[in-house]
Amino acid sequence: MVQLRKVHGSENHFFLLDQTTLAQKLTDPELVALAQQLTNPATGILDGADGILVVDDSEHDNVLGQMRVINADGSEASMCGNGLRTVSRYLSEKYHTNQFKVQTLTADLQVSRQSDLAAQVPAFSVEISPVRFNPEAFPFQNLGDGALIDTPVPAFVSGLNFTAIAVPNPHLISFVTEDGINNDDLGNLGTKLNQPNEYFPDGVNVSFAQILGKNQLFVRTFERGVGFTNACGTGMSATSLAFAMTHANLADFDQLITVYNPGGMVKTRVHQTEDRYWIDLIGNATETHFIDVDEAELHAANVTDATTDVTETTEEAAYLKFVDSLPKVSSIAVKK
Ligand SMILES: N[C@@H](CCC[C@H](N)C(=O)O)C(=O)O
Repeated sequence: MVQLRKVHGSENHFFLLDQTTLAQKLTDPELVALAQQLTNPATGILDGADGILVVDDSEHDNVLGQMRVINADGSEASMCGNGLRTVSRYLSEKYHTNQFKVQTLTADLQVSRQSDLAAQVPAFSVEISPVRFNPEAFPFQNLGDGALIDTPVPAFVSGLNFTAIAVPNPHLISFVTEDGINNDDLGNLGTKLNQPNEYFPDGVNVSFAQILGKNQLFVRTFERGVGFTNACGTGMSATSLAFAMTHANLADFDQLITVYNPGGMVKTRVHQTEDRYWIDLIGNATETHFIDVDEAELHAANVTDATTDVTETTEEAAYLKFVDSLPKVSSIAVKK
């Protein structure tokens, strides 16, 4: 028997698999098949998830472990902010340390345990970087000659300005009114840019943000490889950077920004030095279920109610109590 965990950051749900606990690690095709089977509510368990987080050892010096992110559709993401918080918690408890680095696809990132957000709501801060604006980093095309920053793109949505930031996974951001958060524009644009299209050949995560006040945002994201999500950590981080870059009177570098999302709330802090930007993403790292399963079922992508033994923790009730204590800033319902 091996143990999977169901985890979430701001209700952005994942299954966490530690390859080091297996007799034989899953191959890449097996990971793709497992992500597609397990995260699909119709074929998997526990209402599915937005992806799987694959933990492994790192061969890099001074790095505690490695995280890979497989989206629900089987595509691999270079980064996942909400997922990295839960992987940080897992590694922190496995190795009994509170501050360390985690290897991701393109960078070794600094993470640290923070004060709990509330009773039984553990929190971690994770570094979101490297930050890129050049079209090759996404890639994107047919959107002018260089970076896309606070620019009208009528072909996307008329009347809105867009900013493209890779952190390093690709994000497209627009600041909108409350109606813009609620209407069909985000779903339509996210769907269009994540099918074969002339702008983002590898797809893009699309976030619409409503400015609530000084250093305060509400962010809703349509994720590449997933669709609407309760929260996207890298999306909220990229949006916070776009906020500080394009609304200097309303957002501060190096200060905490509160980012509400359909699944709860995180804090971000955006930094700029002469040669780089980076963002701290701070939020919950919640473990909702432990799932015992035979290793053979993982290799066969056959993780079902019949092949698993599931134990629920008490952390979701604690998290929902924490969310209940937050100001109600949006009517967008949490996706189950
Ligand atoms: N939800 C994640 C981002 C996951 C990856 C994304 N779908 C992509 O393909 O880039 C987050 O919390 O950052």
